[in-house]
Amino acid sequence: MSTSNPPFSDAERRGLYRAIYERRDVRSQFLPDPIPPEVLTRLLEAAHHAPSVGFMQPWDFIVIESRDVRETVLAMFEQENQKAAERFEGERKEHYRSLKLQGIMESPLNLCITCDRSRGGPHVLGRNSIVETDLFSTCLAVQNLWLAARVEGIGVGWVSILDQEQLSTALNLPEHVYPLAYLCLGYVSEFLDQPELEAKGWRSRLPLSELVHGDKWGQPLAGPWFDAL
Ligand SMILES: Cc1cc2c(cc1C)N(C[C@H](O)[C@H](O)[C@H](O)COP(=O)(O)O)c1[nH]c(=O)[nH]c(=O)c1N2
Repeated sequence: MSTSNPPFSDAERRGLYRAIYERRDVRSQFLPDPIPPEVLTRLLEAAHHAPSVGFMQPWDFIVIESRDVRETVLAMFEQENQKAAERFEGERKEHYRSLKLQGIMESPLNLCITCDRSRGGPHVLGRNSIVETDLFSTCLAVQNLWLAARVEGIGVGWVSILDQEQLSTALNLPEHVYPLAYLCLGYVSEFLDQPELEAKGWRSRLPLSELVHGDKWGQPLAGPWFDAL
């Protein structure tokens, strides 16, 4: 271990796990207070320090304040959300319709994190066999930002009920740039104790013990590993 990087203290370690467990997807609790530029810079730096295939760093960050752009995106959401509701029937459909699934106008800032699929040229180290690794890398940037936002007291909501092509057009993206994550950001009145979808009875967290397999899919995990779960 490098002497310039001492081990994490217990408090620091607890802080990281706390951020992981208490991070929430936020859409209903946004406050209008603006995010100071230095705070946004910290969030973007956190995102920019995510791992990326071949150190490709395929992300760009589109900081959206304009009400016009946000209204356009909201209209796109409404259209797609209508279609999504049609996938369900009866009570489930009514339940779906009752869920709030975006905070585009209430949040003071929207952020689109994109993936430039051509960055680094045609041969990116590590991306030869699995071409989607640029997208995976960009997801990690999103998660870094999400966790950093949590410790800053800022909520983040991911809105994916959007048509990718319409979104690309609205944001003037070049052909080779993919709009990976459309996010709503802002300080919040509260962070819920559990996912909003769980609190509203849509779906619960699965038990970890059902998701861990030994050696091959479907094989139970043996011995102390299993007991510890
Ligand atoms: C790729 C992706 C896409 C979306 C989401 C997440 C991710 C990872 N989530 C948030 C999602 O519902 C939420 O993460 C889970 O319900 C778990 O809640 P917590 O994030 O733990 O609060 C989300 N939420 C929402 O209200 N509208 C949406 O369109 C989406 N889309």
